[in-house]
Amino acid sequence: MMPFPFEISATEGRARTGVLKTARGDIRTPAFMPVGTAATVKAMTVDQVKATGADIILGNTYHLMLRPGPERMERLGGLHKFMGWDKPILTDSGGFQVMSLAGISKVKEEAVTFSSHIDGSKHVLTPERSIEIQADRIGADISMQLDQCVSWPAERDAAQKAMELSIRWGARSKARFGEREHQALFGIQQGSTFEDLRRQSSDQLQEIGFDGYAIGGLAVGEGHQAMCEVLDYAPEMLPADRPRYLMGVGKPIDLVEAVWRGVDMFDCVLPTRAGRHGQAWTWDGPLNLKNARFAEDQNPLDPAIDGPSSQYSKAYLHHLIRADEILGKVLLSWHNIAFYQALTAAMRAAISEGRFEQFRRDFHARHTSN
Ligand SMILES: CN(C)CCSCc1cc(N)cc2c(=O)[nH]c(N)nc12
Repeated sequence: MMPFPFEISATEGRARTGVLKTARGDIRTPAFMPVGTAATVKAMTVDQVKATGADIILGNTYHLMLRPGPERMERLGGLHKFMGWDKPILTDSGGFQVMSLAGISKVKEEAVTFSSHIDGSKHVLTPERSIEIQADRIGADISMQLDQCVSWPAERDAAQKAMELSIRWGARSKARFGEREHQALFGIQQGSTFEDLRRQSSDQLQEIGFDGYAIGGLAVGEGHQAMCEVLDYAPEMLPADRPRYLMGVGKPIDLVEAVWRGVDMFDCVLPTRAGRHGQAWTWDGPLNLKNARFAEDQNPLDPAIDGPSSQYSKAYLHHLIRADEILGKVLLSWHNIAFYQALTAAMRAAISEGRFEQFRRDFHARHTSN
């Protein structure tokens, strides 16, 4: 029995728009999920995140298991109560962050062992422990299977071994998760840039059976073109009636091209991370507000974007970023998340009205990387 109905309301070519109905609220797709790694979307309050229109945010098992710790999180009532976010939360399973953040780590059939990047303490993560942390201690609405993502470029043999291990871990994740009425578990497709490996991964994930399916192993340095070449086939290897989540993606142009190819959900640290460093995303492309050309530019950042953060003058934002003021990080993070929500809302409307192809052409024409 599927806990979360996914209702597709319109399609245009391979693009879809719909609603994923969860116990804590509806997720309008295509959806962008702001990243709340350590129980906070960095530099933003939950009210600001909600004001942008975000229906769901992301958490990270790796960070939360190190601090405040899974059992403490449960004693504090779970992540929703802890951070005051009452809408859906998706958590990543931790393996990806172990490989990208932890100290010494070892991947074995049974488990991933690693030392904390915070204090060097030793930790063990099995598929079962990851699911226990996500679904039972944190209380995620959507949990991710534990997987192994190879870096790019990958040798075929390494990609095949990681994909096959991810399938076995997916089965163990599913066995530990069981059948739940108000929580969902997503599988993760691997296989790097090898079409036959991605096909094997997709077929075996569907035999196990998940509530949604992620496309993993991309946004690992392959670049936009190579990512699109994989997306020319990978999304449609996954069930059409379940959500497809492209992990760790991406720039605005990546979202447009991935939606065009059938992806429904996204997460990326870019809007908040770039915002903290002075980069603002607008319909005309990214602006580096540190640039001296903005020192006396009294125009608002992007009047087309709802919300207070987008109405401040570029001159003021330039000053705040140059002065390394906290408010600069707050306002640009807020604006960028608002822009990503405006972008996904515009794509949902375009697909509903059968004009997404034109939207895509206009976006490419206008959104130049200046
Ligand atoms: C904050 N976010 C970047 C964290 C969630 S997305 C992390 C993430 C990013 C990318 N690019 C690939 C993978 C992948 O293949 N598997 C998993 N489990 N996570 C991944």
